[in-house]
Amino acid sequence: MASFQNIRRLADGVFLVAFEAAKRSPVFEAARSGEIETLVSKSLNKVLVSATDLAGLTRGRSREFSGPRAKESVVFFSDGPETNASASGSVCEVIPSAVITNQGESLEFGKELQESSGESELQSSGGKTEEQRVNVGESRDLDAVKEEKVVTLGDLTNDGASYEEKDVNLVVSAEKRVTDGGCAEISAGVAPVKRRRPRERRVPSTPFSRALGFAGLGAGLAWGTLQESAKRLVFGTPDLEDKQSAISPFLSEQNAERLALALCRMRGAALKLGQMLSIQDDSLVPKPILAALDIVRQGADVMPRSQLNDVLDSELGPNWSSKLRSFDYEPLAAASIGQVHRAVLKDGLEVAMKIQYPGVAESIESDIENVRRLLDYTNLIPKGLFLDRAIKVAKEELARECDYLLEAANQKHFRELLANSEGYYVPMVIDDISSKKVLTTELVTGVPVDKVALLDQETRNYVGKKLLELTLKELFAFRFMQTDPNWSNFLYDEPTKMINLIDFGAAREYPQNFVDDYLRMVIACANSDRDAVIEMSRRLGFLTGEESEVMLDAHVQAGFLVGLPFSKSGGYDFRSTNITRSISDLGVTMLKHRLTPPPDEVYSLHRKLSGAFLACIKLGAVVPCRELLLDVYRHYQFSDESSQLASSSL
Ligand SMILES: Nc1ncnc2c1ncn2[C@@H]1O[C@H](COP(=O)(O)OP(=O)(O)OP(=O)(O)O)[C@@H](O)[C@H]1O
Repeated sequence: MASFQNIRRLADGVFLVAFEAAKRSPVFEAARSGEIETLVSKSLNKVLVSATDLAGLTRGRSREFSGPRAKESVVFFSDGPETNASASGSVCEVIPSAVITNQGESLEFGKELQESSGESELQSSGGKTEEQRVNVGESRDLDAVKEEKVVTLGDLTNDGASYEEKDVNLVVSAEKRVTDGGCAEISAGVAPVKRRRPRERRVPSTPFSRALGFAGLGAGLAWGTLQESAKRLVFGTPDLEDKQSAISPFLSEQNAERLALALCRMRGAALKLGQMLSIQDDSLVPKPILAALDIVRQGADVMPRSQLNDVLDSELGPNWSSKLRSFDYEPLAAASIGQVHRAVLKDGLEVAMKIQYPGVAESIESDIENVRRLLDYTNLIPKGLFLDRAIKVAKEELARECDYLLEAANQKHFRELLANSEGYYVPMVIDDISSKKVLTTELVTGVPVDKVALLDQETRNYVGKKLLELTLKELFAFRFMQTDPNWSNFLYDEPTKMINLIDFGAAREYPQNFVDDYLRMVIACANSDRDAVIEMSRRLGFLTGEESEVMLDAHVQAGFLVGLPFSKSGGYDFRSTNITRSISDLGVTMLKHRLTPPPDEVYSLHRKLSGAFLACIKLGAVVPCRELLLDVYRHYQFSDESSQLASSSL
């Protein structure tokens, strides 16, 4: 019965999304004013392709290839008169694409990933010459490689799922270490990870095509739920470890993958939300969704060359290539709101050019509303999250992230702030090849945090310590914080022991009085001081003062749990407890009894703080948290006299 209710709810959701899309669409406006022919000829094809594609009802193949995929990707520009690579094609030389690393994964575009033991590399995403890149598979500087094998969804689920098995392009990857003698061995007990080969697809760039994408996704999810419900009727509910998945046929593995692939195609705000969720642990997000979001975290689909050139031409002018020696059309990474390409400046400096997908900045509002509608109708979000406030904050943050000029300013500011801090490096911004939708920065090397987890304990402890130290510094020393804890925003460069920092789109300042009280609260949590936690929580706006004892207890316990790593000197072992799981258990009570949403500053701050903790947990690091906090505290200047409040208890 519950299954049928879920299906009905989904069907309602799909209808609503489609209805909204129709209401807002300029194309339908045109139709209303009589331009039916234009409507049909211009839209029908795209509509059908997008909707069925996103619904997972048609084959997930690239639709924009005009012929066989070109293998050439690096375009060299002449030093002579200004050239325009996109329009005139005045290209000096074209070389075949090398194996390109993308956030630690080796991707050879236009070719299926094969059994590739040793070919793929935990090599960083930057800083190599062309010759070096070609040889990237041979280098072993991080003593670890990945083994990848193409599999179909059927292989993975082993249930003969009908969902376009061969076209999903997922590969299973098992972590593999190189032993001292140079022989590789697969780590025992490492669960296979689904990987996805990027597809080249146009970004749906008009509000109509985007809204339609969501409607298509809704239809696909409804279909998936129907299939799962039917399966459960016949074979019974599977005995699943994950409680939520056992209850809801919506949370099937197929639906989760459908969601992930649609987000990769849509890109923009919806994908960003998915990426944010993907770094949570399974105590907060149902397991199948988390597994699918892990695919999302690996990167989006790739926009085709024509769409890319349109953005470059309109943002930098048709002569943009005159400032470059070369430009690599194969992206280094396809992120949520932009695609990153390697290029070389005239003076030989290697740079990363982040190029924003067209239409995503303009569609933040509608994308998030569409996601909200899907969430509402699938009933996935528990009541009490004060979603409206969270959504308002997310919209504002995303709008800021789409302004690359703002990101450039943030990056330069961080570069100054961290200039004298050992162990961190912020790449330079290249102003004259940057604009609101193109950001060019110095290319840096390193492996993301989740890959550092494969390195030795000493390195993991070091990186964990540096990450936490940076987080505390940002909040309590700079009062200016990069609030996106995505693991690939911290690239650890083993030879120099540097953490290269990228992605400053989400950065914000915190007011002095907020930071004063927040520091007092952290210290109260570290010292398990109940009264001070409650007092500071009221001052910060977490509590109204009218809360029930149950709520106060849950709130204080959650605070103590967060304070646990800071409670004792001598290093906290993040392998010892699962803080996030314990907090999420308390969260259930807090959701029920919470009287007020958290203050606006807190959404991004807590995302960053929990990201830092999750990174340390992922690394299994032992970090001297209390010492780091005390060091920050010793140097802290409170703006008012009540600083004694905290200092007395230290
Ligand atoms: N300066 C750089 N040097 C090396 N690699 C870079 C650089 N800038 C970006 N990259 C690569 O591109 C990826 C995406 O870049 P970035 O995080 O800035 O984009 P984004 O749109 O903000 O992404 P996200 O979706 O992660 O928020 C990075 O994870 C990294 O692999």
